[in-house]
Amino acid sequence: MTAAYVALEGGHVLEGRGRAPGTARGELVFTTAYTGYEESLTDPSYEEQVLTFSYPLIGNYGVREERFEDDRVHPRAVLAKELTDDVAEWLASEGVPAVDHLDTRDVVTDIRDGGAMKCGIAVGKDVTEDDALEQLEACKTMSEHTDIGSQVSVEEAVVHGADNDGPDVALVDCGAKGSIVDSLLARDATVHVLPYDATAADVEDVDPDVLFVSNGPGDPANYEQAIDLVQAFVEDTPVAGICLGQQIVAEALGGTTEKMTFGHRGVNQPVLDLESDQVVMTTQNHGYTVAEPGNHLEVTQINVNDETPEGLDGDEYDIITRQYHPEANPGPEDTLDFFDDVLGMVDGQHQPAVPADD
Ligand SMILES: NC(=O)CC[C@H](N)C(=O)O
Repeated sequence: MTAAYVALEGGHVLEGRGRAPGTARGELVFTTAYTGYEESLTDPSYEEQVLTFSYPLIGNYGVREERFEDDRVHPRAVLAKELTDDVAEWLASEGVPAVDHLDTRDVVTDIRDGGAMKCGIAVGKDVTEDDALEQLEACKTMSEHTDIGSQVSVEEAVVHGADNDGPDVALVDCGAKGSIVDSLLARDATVHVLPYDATAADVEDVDPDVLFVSNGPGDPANYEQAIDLVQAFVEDTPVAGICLGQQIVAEALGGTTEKMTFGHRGVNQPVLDLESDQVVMTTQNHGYTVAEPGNHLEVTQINVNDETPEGLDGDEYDIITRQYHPEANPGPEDTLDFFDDVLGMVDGQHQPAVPADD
């Protein structure tokens, strides 16, 4: 059997079964998603993280490229109770170490108690505990990955749906999931995907109807260029954001973000819309949250479990952002109308948010 060690912050080392060889390090997080492992494993927001699946069997319906969110696996390593051969072979072919036969109930409890933490992984015939501890030693925090956008963004602008008749959307690619682009194309938009460090001049070249900031990995405070872009365009151009995008928009308008203890990762996070008083089920993957929304933004949706902001709307400018993933891959489709609302801003359909009653 291939040896496999997982060294947790604090020095405790777990032993499991090696399913894909290699060494790796990253921030240890968990997802409670019981389906959608292909989408999670190809979600760029997991860059520099080690993903633990709390659901005990991962891979039971195979691996199909049509469900990928990007062209590669993003977590640095994968932990599970049981991985099928299909998934283990896929991870091995991508050079991503994988460990199973772990008691993931313990791993998840450790993360819940201690928060998302650094970890080191070593998997292979001749590896030792020390190899995993060495990886742990070299592990950085997410905030220390100051240019993480460069690892997941397009290098050059790319246009999708050039012949579409709908609005022109400038999508600032901080690690965009493919289904965000697909959701906009399905509504006849032309999507101009721009690098995470695009300048105001790059956006002016597109002359977009909507400036849309994508999801992405790491600390929102490290995306200074995207924050500058929102500040430069928000007065004249409708602005939208998903996940990291919501955090960036809040920072741009004088708000603040903070690290959560272990974040929200799963496919059944309940969100309450404060205006309609309705709850929707959402897919989520984030470790930071908006603490203060900033000027001209109202919190219009909150997480039912912990009341963190899930949706922000502009009270003066046309702005709609969501902390969860309305594109719903994987996950319930309760919130796909977000994309209609975003494109509706172009026709002046956005209703300025009114402050919620306290
Ligand atoms: N999915 C995302 O966009 C994640 C946003 C950010 N990296 C966070 O962890 O909160």
